[in-house]
Amino acid sequence: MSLKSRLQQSNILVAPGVYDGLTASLAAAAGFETLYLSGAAVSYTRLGRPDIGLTAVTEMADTMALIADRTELPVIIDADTGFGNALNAQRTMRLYERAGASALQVEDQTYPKRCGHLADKSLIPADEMAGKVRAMADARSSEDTLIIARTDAIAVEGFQAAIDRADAYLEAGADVLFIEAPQSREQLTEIAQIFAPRVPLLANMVEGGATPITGADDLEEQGYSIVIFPGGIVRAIGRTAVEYYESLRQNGSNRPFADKMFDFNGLNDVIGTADMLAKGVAYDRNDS
Ligand SMILES: C[C@](O)(C(=O)O)[C@H](CC(=O)O)C(=O)O
Repeated sequence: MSLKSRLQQSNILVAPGVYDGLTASLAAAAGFETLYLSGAAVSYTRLGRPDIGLTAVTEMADTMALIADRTELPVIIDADTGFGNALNAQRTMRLYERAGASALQVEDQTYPKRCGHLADKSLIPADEMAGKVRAMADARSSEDTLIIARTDAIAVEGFQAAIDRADAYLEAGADVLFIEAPQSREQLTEIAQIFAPRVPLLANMVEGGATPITGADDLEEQGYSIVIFPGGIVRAIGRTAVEYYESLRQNGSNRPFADKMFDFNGLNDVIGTADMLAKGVAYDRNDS
């Protein structure tokens, strides 16, 4: 089912963060319907760097293509600022669409951007961002490719400015609104009261970020249509990696960590090695 059709349903869509073929396939196997290709997660993992606009559009598009090769699930992809002005955003739309994205999330920060939960963000004028949304809509090859307009205004210009900006982006043709980093439950609720009757709304749950962690059921009741958990997988894997390397360095052996990790067969099971090898053999014999 396309993401656009899925958003017609009233139950909330929970989209976990992924950043490569492995995380995409594991999230798909866990039963999620849609994935969120997080710019933060790509920066954390491929670059080993913070989410401050260092990642290139081509690195994101390559990652999108790898994920589309590994799973058929719809993917919402982080387009950051569109990687420049309206013309850059159009190119981003074309590259991401060709790589297999179902929805692009674009935000109104200046370039280079920073994670919505970091301090000292700055914004482009609302009109310029509205133009960027229109430019992306003009560049898409399919109306099924959704534009998720994000405003980072709460921390910069205040709550009311964020509402006004979101209104302008909706007017410009956004399919989904994402008001980044509400600072309280009251703000989360007010956003839903204002926008949920008119447009699908996305909520972002960042462990330790500016927004109180709220579960999917609760957000659904408030009227949200999508909730993303973008960088959580890197925080989970990152912590395990720290413990694994520490244990290996201290012990000079992988045995002490063995019960906290897959062994050779365990990992092959989750990535489907046996099935894939069997398919290859069948093709070799030409009896598939
Ligand atoms: C949604 C987000 O843009 C992302 O890159 O995934 C980040 C999330 C994060 O940094 O954990 C954000 O700016 O909220």
